[in-house]
Amino acid sequence: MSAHGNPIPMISRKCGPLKGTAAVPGDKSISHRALIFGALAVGETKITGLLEGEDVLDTGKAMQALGADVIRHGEGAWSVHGVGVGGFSEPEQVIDCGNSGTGVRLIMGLVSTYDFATTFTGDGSLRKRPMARITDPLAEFGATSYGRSGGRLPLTLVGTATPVPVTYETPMPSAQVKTAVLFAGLNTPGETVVIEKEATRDHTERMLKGFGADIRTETTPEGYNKITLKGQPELKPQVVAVPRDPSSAAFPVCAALIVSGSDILVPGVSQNTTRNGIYTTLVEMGADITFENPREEGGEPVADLRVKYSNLHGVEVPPERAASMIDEYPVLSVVASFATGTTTMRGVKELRVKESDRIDAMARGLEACGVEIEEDEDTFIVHGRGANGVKGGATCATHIDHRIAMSFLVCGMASQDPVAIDDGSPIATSFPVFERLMADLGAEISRG
Ligand SMILES: O=C(O)C1=C[C@@H](OP(=O)(O)O)[C@@H](O)[C@H](O)C1
Ligand SMILES: C=C(OP(=O)(O)O)C(=O)O
Repeated sequence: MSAHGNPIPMISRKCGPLKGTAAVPGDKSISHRALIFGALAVGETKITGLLEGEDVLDTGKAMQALGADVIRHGEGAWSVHGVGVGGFSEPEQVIDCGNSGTGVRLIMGLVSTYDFATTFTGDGSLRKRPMARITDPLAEFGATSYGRSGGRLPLTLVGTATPVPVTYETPMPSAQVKTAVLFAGLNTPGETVVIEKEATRDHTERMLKGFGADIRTETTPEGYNKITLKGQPELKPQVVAVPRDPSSAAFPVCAALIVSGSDILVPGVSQNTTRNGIYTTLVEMGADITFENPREEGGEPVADLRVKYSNLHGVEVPPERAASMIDEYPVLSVVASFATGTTTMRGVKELRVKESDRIDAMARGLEACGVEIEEDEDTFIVHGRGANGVKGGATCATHIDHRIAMSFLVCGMASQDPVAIDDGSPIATSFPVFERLMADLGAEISRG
């Protein structure tokens, strides 16, 4: 497999109690969308708290390549001069989305209803990921795609000059698929409709409304979400304050729960019900988390989390919760290893098509650390070894996957022997300050 960059081997050792405040960076999903909606609005959108991870920076470059002006003013402070819906021009270069499934899939939706061709590529992880889930619905609008076998990158998408509106039921719970269809609908006359059986993160709908689009969500008699978007809106530039990322927050939270004596504060964690499944699950496992100072930040409900080391027990995670915590299963499987009893995660097959096959990556690494695992295509079961029962002492393969890398580093903070990873470089895609933030809390992570 071709690498993401120069590999950075890392090692994490058992540490003393974690203490202090973990102010994690901006939300990745909202950051991608802030740049994209800024590019689609007429005039200047101002953004604060933008996540400056590689994934988001690649989306910024893509918006620039499509004709928007994307400018950095200082840490997290950016502005985008947008070209308006319908105003993109054909990029002169291949769009390289690096490691980012969100970036490539959302941008494919965007360009599919323009009279030009766009070629996409990505790193060794992204080039393995399925794109037919995006190009299939885009074909219904009239776009054509030429990818490698299985619809994989590099892929050229030839947009249509005469898009027709589509009603599309997403075959899997995926905010990326939902959003790609809605983005195709933005430059299409008439109403585009997406039906999703299970709710997925709703940032696209919330932010589109905030930028002035005519979009509404109804519940069908079967209990599904039906999202209707009126095409060709004039989007108005906004001031966007990106809230902190609940998926990044899960790493210090989970670390504090398993490192004896820890007591940390994690400010501004989203309580959006399409994102907070991990916190519900941790509380069910017996986690000592208090949700202080509930309020709204950047249009999202948030709270400050006080998290203390806890005696945890295994739980059954209901499959209908999966979409609201899809990126958090790797670190949950680490926490489950330090709990007593069994944690069963069902309905999780989407984990197999993320940056890596996350069930396989976590299962093999945890087994090497002395944890018993069971799995099938859609199920991941961890037999917990209790607070001090995880041996560690392994070098785990991260497969160009930031969440796998950070999860095993969290594991090493509480296991008997250190846990090493072969490559921590992908951490910079979503959480570039992870090492410093965890060190400030008291973690002992070193390179080499
Ligand atoms: O829309 C988004 O911003 C995202 C959607 C999720 O992917 P899927 O839609 O493929 O589940 C998630 O895993 C990803 O990190 C971000
Ligand atoms: C799945 C993830 O991201 P993406 O699909 O954007 O690569 C993630 O961040 O865990």
